Amino acid sequence: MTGKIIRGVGGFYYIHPESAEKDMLVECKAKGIFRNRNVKPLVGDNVEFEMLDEEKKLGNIQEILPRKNALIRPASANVDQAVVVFALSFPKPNLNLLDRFLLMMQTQDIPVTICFNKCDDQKEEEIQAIVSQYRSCGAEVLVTSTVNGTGMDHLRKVLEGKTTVMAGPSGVGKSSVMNLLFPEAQMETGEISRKIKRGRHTTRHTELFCIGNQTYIMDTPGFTSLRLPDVEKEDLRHYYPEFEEASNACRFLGCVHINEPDCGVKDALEKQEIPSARYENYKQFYEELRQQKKY
Ligand SMILES: Nc1nc2c(ncn2[C@@H]2O[C@H](COP(=O)(O)OP(=O)(O)OP(=O)(O)O)[C@@H](O)[C@H]2O)c(=O)[nH]1
Ligand SMILES: [Zn+2]
Repeated sequence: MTGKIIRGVGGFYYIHPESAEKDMLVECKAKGIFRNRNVKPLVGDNVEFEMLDEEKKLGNIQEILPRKNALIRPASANVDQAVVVFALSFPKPNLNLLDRFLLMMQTQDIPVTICFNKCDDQKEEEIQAIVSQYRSCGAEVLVTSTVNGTGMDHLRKVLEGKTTVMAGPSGVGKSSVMNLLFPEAQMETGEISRKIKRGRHTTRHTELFCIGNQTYIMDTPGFTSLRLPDVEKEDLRHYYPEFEEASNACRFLGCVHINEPDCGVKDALEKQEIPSARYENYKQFYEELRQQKKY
């Protein structure tokens, strides 16, 4: 039989069998031959397993099917995309945190959709002031509200049929979004929220929730800070699609767009062709990476 690992705890893996009901889970150990090959099963892995006890739903993983990808953070396999939710109003959007998240996903080659939620209590100019910063960051940008339903159909389409890492600071509306989009998964999303809350004080395990046909959401604890991914400071600029065109005008080939003279990116910044908040965060990340390498 084939299925997907949705949770792994202490050497046990919980498998959702292909085309089984959403709630059906088989508890498996991994005694298969792949253990000799030094591969550790990950949440999100598609596996071949045998049922050992039909009644108690116990089984054994025999084979890990080829992975599309493997993420380090959150530790998982076969993730299609990430949706990161930030509130436009409260909690006030921390764009530095958002840029850290974008970078973390970009370095792992995971497409991101940014969901700016709670647009119902913001003025259009204020929404645009934030959204326009992200117009060419490489991520899709959605403006949503669970109060008046703005953007919800679009978000549903983004999620359907995919495995999505759902992330964002606490209180931005992640559970509300899930409850609105997948009301039949009400129980599970309530659980997501509870687990996130409990998770603040205990070790957490990555976990997938099946919310529809071939549709999985990975809950992640609401974050308040994010470490920068392990990139060379000179490579950081390559994760900013908004610099790409302007950097053709830089005098130096290796220009990192900070202190160099005749820098196309800084010129573009002055002309407001590059969003200033994105650039300021870039500079800060560059400095942070420089400091890290010193020690
Ligand atoms: N005005 C407004 N409030 C919202 C919206 N979506 C959620 N909220 C409110 O924001 C608060 C937090 O919502 P949750 O859905 O619990 O947020 P969360 O991201 O799941 O939070 P954690 O479970 O702490 O990670 C609740 O009081 C919601 O009613 C929205 O679109 N507009
Ligand atoms: Zn430059």
